[in-house]
Amino acid sequence: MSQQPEQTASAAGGTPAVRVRGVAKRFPGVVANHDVTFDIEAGKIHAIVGENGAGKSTLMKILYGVQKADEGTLEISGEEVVLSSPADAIERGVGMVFQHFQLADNLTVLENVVLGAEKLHGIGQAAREEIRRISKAFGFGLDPDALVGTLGVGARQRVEILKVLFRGARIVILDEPTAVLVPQEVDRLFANLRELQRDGHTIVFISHKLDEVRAIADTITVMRRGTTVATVTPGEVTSRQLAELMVGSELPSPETAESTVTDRVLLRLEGITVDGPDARPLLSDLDLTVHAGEVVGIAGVEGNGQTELVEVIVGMLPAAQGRVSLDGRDITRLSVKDRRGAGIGVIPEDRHRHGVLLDAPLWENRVLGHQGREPMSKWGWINRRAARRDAERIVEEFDVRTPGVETTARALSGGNQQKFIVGREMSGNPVLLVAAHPTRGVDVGAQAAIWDHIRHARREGLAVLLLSADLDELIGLSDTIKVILRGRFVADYDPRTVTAEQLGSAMTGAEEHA
Ligand SMILES: Nc1ncnc2c1ncn2[C@@H]1O[C@H](COP(=O)(O)OP(=O)(O)OP(=O)(O)O)[C@@H](O)[C@H]1O
Repeated sequence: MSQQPEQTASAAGGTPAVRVRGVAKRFPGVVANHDVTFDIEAGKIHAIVGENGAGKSTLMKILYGVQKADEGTLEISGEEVVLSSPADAIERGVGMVFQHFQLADNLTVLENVVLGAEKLHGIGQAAREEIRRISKAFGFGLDPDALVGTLGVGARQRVEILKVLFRGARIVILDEPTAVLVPQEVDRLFANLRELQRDGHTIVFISHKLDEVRAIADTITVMRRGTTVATVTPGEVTSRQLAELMVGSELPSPETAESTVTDRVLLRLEGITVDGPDARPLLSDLDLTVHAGEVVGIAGVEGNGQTELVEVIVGMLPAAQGRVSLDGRDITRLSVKDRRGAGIGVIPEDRHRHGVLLDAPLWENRVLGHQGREPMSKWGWINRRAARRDAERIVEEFDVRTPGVETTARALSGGNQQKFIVGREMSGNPVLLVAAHPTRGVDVGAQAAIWDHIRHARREGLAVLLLSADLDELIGLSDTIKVILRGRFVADYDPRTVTAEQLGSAMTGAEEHA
């Protein structure tokens, strides 16, 4: 195990694809990167791991010209560069695929890929041929004329990768590429990445899934508190040792949970149907019960009705038919606010849209969605002191890494924002917690903490509806798992016996019934 990253490159010889020396980046009150020194060998798959807020995204943004380093140097293929924009990075052969896809559904693969790069190939036959060539060379299986809106998550991601290859990227950076994929798609992505590698591309990717990292990466760089602390090969470390390098101490062992399911039904959906823009309903005749002390997990490929399911429960989307009851009370016609008041807590899927006000300080975010509830407010007035105090409690209890509660949400890393929302939604004694991807983008330490909080909630007699793309998380936390496909529940599984592969098959419709 090398604590001095320089050794990796010299041992391998050759000019590294990327050489980072002494890079530092500061934001007001925060050192996001300091003394970052490591090499990315050409033609290798190189993973970057680290806790939330360790500085991974900042470093990748520096490599892609989105952020500029305050100190240090960057070399690409042996040449020192200063990247002032993504266009600069692309010119140097560096491409980046973000976690949130930036594709237009109503355009074709060809149009999406060419958009903004028309100068390179035009938008005609030559571009179509080039896309076919790239798609074939790396096993992407993409039809240039397919409408992006008709593609699944895995295929969309391949369009994003194709986009950067089309622009000539030889170094491809991926930000948590597997977070949204089912296991079968992860396998396919890895096969694609290996093809890219065979062709001489260098792949750099951030991930929180340490088993996957060990399966695919040639080299792993660990970041901790803004700096690179080790560069290792998968053979040298177990996932646990890797996690311990990330946090700098030993991790507690996960506990196994006894069943706490009671007879009391806290959430009941009866015949819920939500109409879609075309003839096909978004949700179709859904029945669901969640008891006090029970975690019901929902597995599904993104876009099969999960978002609508959450929205119908929290009151953001009206059902065309059917009934929603909370603890025996019909809440179908209640507003979002009244449903919150009745005891629904929500960890939203899209935290930027529904979870946080990015430019507001954390203490104001503490009040968000909880206005009108004590102790934060009394007789319509926001009690700032109480909000600050409670925000501080959440920061402490949920280990949110921030200089303080006056800091804006924007200045927190993604995982730390998520921890703050989880803390907020667990406050105020909800009877039902709807958790959509509660640990998406959070590191292993924070993940373990959030899992503990969900288990604790369950022990306390809450009903928990858990939606997650992380099948191990669903299996580890749920009392029962339902698979949603095209707006219907198509199978129920016992998490004690089901495998991630079985769930994956049911989710893609390969196996419609359990
Ligand atoms: N634009 C910004 N303004 C202020 N602070 C920032 C900004 N971007 C990042 N930071 C801070 O820099 C530190 C590193 O954040 P970064 O997003 O790089 O971490 P990360 O390792 O990618 O985390 P995660 O796994 O949670 O995405 C964090 O403390 C974060 O709060």
